[in-house]
Amino acid sequence: MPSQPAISVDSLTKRFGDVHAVDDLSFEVERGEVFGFLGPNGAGKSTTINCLLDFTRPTSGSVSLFGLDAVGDSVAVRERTGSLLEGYGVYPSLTAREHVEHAVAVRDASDDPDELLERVGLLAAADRRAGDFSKGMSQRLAIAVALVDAPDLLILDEPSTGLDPNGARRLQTIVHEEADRGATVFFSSHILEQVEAVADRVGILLDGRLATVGDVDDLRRELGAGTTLRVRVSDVPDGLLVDLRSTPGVTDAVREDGHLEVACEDGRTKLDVLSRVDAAGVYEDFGLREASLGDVFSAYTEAGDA
Ligand SMILES: Nc1ncnc2c1ncn2[C@@H]1O[C@H](COP(=O)(O)OP(=O)(O)OP(=O)(O)O)[C@@H](O)[C@H]1O
Repeated sequence: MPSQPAISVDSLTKRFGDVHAVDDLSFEVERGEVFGFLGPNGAGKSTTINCLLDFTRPTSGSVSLFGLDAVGDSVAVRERTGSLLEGYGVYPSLTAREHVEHAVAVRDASDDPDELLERVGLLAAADRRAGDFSKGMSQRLAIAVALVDAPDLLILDEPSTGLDPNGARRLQTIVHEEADRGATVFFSSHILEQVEAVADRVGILLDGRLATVGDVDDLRRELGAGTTLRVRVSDVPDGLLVDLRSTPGVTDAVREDGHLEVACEDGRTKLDVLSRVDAAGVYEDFGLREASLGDVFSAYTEAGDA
């Protein structure tokens, strides 16, 4: 029998009142895969993750992990999953080591707390009260706790929040190490560069829907330098083109039929553009196109048109 995917999301919808936080979302993550879940603020990443871990119940649709139902089998799911959620709160009076010791005891695991603290670069602060930690130190501690008991699946919501460059590098190493031992890693971010550095595949979430999902190398090529973003929009509100043209990394933005053609210097800029179009409430779809000499020409000649 083929093994079940690590994560299977099937027509997941979650509404909060009038807000469609997640809208008919479907995708799968294979075992052993590192999957980057990318999207701007408010796209629905945390809501999806909360549904994976049964902290939020779907309005409709379903989620299963290793073939286990996220709602009905949530205890079994959590036993196999290490997670780092947004807004992880520390116990102010406990030391870093005590946090990890507690997690090891709760999971009935045999990890050496100091080894985990060493991996996240927090060993020197092992005996300090977590209440005195900086944001980045708390984040490192949360990562150490997520690693307890070598989980089959790591779910990390914006794990690089607050990390300095050294911490971000350590995180990348940890993700590689976890994948090497066979774990599945699912992590969200709103920063393309952080995702593409470690992910095998990436899904881009916009407005609760997957705008695209695919191999990170393909996406990197598509989003790489020299391509033009073609965004289908329902309307072009006043000021949007001006806003896009003043976005750092955008070399030109023009309107063409029901589309915006936006020339961008790099992948980060493209994500920024999608996010701005989305924020204007007119995003429908996007595609990418190699820039031709003609594009370059029209970019220069049409730059004054709105
Ligand atoms: N408990 C809630 N009650 C009402 N609305 C909510 C709730 N949780 C999320 N939302 C809304 O759902 C949408 C998606 O939010 P979500 O936190 O999932 O996005 P996100 O992609 O994780 O964003 P960020 O990168 O800012 O964390 C937003 O419009 C948010 O305001």
